[in-house]
Amino acid sequence: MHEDPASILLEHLKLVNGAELHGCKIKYSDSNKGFGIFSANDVSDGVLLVVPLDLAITPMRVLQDPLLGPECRAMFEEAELLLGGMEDNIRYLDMLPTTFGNPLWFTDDELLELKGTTWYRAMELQKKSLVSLYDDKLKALVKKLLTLDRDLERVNSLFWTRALNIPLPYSYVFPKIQEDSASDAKNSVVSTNICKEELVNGRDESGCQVEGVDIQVSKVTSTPKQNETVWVEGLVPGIDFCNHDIKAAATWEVDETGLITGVPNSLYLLSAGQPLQIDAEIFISYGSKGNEELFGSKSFSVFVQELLYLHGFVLDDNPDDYLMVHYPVEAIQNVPFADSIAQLLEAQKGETRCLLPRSLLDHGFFAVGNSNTEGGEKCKLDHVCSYSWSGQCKMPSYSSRLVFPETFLTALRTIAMKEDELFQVSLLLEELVQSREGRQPSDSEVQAAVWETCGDSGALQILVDLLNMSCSGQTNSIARHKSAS
Ligand SMILES: C[S@@+](CC[C@H](N)C(=O)[O-])C[C@H]1O[C@@H](n2cnc3c(N)ncnc32)[C@H](O)[C@@H]1O
Repeated sequence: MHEDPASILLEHLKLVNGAELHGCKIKYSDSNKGFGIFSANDVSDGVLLVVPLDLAITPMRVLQDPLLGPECRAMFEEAELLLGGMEDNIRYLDMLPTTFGNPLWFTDDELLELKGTTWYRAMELQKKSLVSLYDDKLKALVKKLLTLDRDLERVNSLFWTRALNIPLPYSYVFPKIQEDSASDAKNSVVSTNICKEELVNGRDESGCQVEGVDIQVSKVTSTPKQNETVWVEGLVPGIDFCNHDIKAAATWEVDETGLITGVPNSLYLLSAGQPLQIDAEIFISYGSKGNEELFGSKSFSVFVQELLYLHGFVLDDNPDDYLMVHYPVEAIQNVPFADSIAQLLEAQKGETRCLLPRSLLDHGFFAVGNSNTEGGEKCKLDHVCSYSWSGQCKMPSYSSRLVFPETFLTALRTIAMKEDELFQVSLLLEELVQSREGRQPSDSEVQAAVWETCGDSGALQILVDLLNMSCSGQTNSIARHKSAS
């Protein structure tokens, strides 16, 4: 393409846009990471790179573009997100990767390995969503701008692998002079609100969808005030060449006044404190992200962004890795007495999946010592709620140390039930109902009857099978493949 892409980019950033490289350079890192930012010389104030915010490609910037603005504004009014490329930035966009490691770019063989997993479904949804976004909203505009095959996928991947969520000063987003023209955009273009939710259904009750599958521009219900910060997602050329590491040596910040960098309204890369070795790569942190795709849900109360799905790479020994252990709901239809099992599951509010920090499983099924992790605490609390049906059955000593949440074990116990156990549980429950004139058992009473009848052995056996599948499973093999390539 170009003889020396890094120096052409630098020239572009410096000459055309006024970026300042103080103590760093952009250089090819390796075939995995592509380009990266490297330390070039000592800087006393720790400021390594300064990029004027005007250079950032944000929704606001697209709206202000004379060529694209009017058409894009119409789309924003319909609350759709768009990444546009302004004339000035065409050169910069040309320098960016043309292929990615995220699932949109998996080969057919890699995809085949994923078939049947939630990953596969996520990917299908994402592709479908991109196609309908294109057909419904972008076709006309894209024809003007994008000419190459797979450009839309590239634009999508470029944005989501490189965008920063930037805390911009209100005065910068809505400068006085443009107050009027910005006011109508103000309520529709402020932050892109993305969350990922249950994939099994594709959409949860709140209407959220998987990241990259459905990108929503959240309407701001209250207008931001003069002294408030407005979070805007955007590409910041230069800073977006920083690769990720959990031990990041640098962070980035906004300098509104110019007191730190000499450039008002700029974004700068700041050394995190320790001296940087000359020629060492300078990493930032993309946040606490696990390797694999995860689906947060209300019940897990977490929304985790993962590296492979979003950024197309994985880290060895990633301390932020979570593991989703999931008994596929479809498989319940194949267990004997599926209808009764399904009824019992509902009656106990059993969960057929759970999300655990991977490190929690370092010592097998049991937490070590007084685990302070969220998962450990949660499972302890859950177990305290368990009790014996007859008062004669003692909770096994391991119960409080199991790392799995009780709602999940409840589901597995139920799924593992055999015919005689089902019969025994229904006898216990019938007795209970009769003894109190027809009042139906509560969920914890059903749980107790199931636990007392079946114990944990069936549930633990299913767990072993699920974990074996998960560890030797399809997503992992893809992750390993990506890590090795
Ligand atoms: C913000 S860009 C960083 C610049 C990029 N390396 C380039 O050549 O343009 C993010 C992308 O860099 C790559 N990347 C970042 N950190 C990485 C890491 N620790 N290991 C492998 N690839 C990484 C991934 O492809 C990711 O999607």
